[in-house]
Amino acid sequence: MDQSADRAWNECLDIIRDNVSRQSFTTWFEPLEAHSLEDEDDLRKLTIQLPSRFYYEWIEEHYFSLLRKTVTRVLGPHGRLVYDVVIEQDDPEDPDRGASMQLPARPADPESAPPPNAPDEPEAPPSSSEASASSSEPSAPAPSGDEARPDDAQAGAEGDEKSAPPVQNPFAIPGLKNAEVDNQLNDSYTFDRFIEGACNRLARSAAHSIATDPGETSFNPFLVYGGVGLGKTHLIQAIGNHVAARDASKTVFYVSSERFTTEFVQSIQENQIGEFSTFYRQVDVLIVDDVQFFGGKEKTQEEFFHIFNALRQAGNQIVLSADRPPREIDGLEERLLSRFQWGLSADLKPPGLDTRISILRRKAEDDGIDLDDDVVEFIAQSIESNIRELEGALIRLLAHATLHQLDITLDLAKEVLHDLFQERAATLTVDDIQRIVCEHLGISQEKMRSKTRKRDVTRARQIAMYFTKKHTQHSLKDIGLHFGGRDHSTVIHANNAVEDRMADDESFRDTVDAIGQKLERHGQ
Ligand SMILES: Nc1ncnc2c1ncn2[C@@H]1O[C@H](COP(=O)(O)OP(=O)(O)OP(=O)(O)O)[C@@H](O)[C@H]1O
Repeated sequence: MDQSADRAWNECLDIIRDNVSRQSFTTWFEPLEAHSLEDEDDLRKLTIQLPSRFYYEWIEEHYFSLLRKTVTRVLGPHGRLVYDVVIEQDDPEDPDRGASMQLPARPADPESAPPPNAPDEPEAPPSSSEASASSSEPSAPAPSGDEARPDDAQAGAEGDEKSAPPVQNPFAIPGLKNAEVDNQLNDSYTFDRFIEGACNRLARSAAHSIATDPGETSFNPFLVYGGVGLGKTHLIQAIGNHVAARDASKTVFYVSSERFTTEFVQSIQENQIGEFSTFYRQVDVLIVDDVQFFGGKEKTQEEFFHIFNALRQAGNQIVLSADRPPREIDGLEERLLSRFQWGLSADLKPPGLDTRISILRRKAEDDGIDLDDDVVEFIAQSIESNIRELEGALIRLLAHATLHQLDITLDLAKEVLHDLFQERAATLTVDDIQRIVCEHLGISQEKMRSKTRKRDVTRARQIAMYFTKKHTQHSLKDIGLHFGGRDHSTVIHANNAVEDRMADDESFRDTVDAIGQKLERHGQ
């Protein structure tokens, strides 16, 4: 073993650990080992071993820029990462089977300076990664894309390039026409890959009409809202991909509200606000993700308000997403809120079992994996309210099977998901659950733990017990003690009462789902 390689790779791992979710780290990075560290010409080459092509493709697709920045930080500007990929023994198609191959990581993208801090905009630039990169102190590489989110627990669907920090304002390139700008869409987010179910039917069908006739329907703006990982980004990007594929003359542009804000701040600092406004006013289909981040950012809202009006007047299509209904977005100006409500707002609900099964089957099919029905059903039954997590579980299972060269069986699925749930359970405490349930239902934690049997308090207590049983490892007896010294039969009763009422009462189910989503955001 090459000790210098080991040391360098361990340093890389320390940085990576801080920039990806725990689950991603355990799945994709922890098992990797360094092979060698060599100086060649001007380069310092760190070779790491990857267990399969599948690993190589996944890592390259999802963590390319994170790895590049990490290696540059550890080895300096001449550092390069090389992958030593073990070719699967049992792939008869592969002429190199049983061997290993060396692949350099992709060449680096040109970097440009990050935006300095905004002196006169009240809100801080949203990307902490940029702030740290602009410091002269050595700093961790920029967490980017989904990895930047602390609540991102999936091992599968994250992409560190999805919303990478802006390297250059597209509008600031002299002579560049909107049509020549990269539309920032992920081309795998298509209607074809978006599985339809009762949970998303209205939103999907409206999205499809808009994609066929952008700007021509009464759904303008079109706002899709819903909880974490339910397909908002996928659906709004599917509109963009559909338009772009049908009519190359149309400018489609996807931007997250965070990136819009950063570029707005940057354009003020660089005296390019005119170019910024002109660019956005000429987009035929403007797609803005996660508009809840506009909340409290007055200047950005004002700029977006004017862009919105100009686009709407010109008959251009505006597509938005948010993690909650627009009226629940804090700090949104009334005039912008009313505009967000002009067209159609459609929500995405957590998918039912059949839809979850269809999604898993489709993902497995796309990856060329043949999965037994019992495995698919087991995963679909275990993960109820977040499609990203559903995908993450599947990917984790595939990665585990590849790494240890095992067949994918029901037992293996149980083992891998058990680990996953244990990791998650470790992050949510009874106190977290009680607090989140109480906040959502507007009662105090003292009341929840008290002896009172008032109906609203009893209901909140039962919901909190239900989630405590679901998300933690506490025994029934232990859970009862956390709720004012009740016994285990009360916990069983609470759990059954919640399940029964969820089956009969749609509005109660929506409340429990909404709390479940909040817990997921916290627990990831
Ligand atoms: N109906 C669906 N059919 C197939 N895949 C889906 C569907 N809905 C979501 N997905 C997949 O689930 C993952 C998460 O979806 P997406 O990122 O669009 O969720 P989101 O609601 O935007 O999440 P967030 O709230 O974190 O922004 C993606 O990989 C997406 O392709």
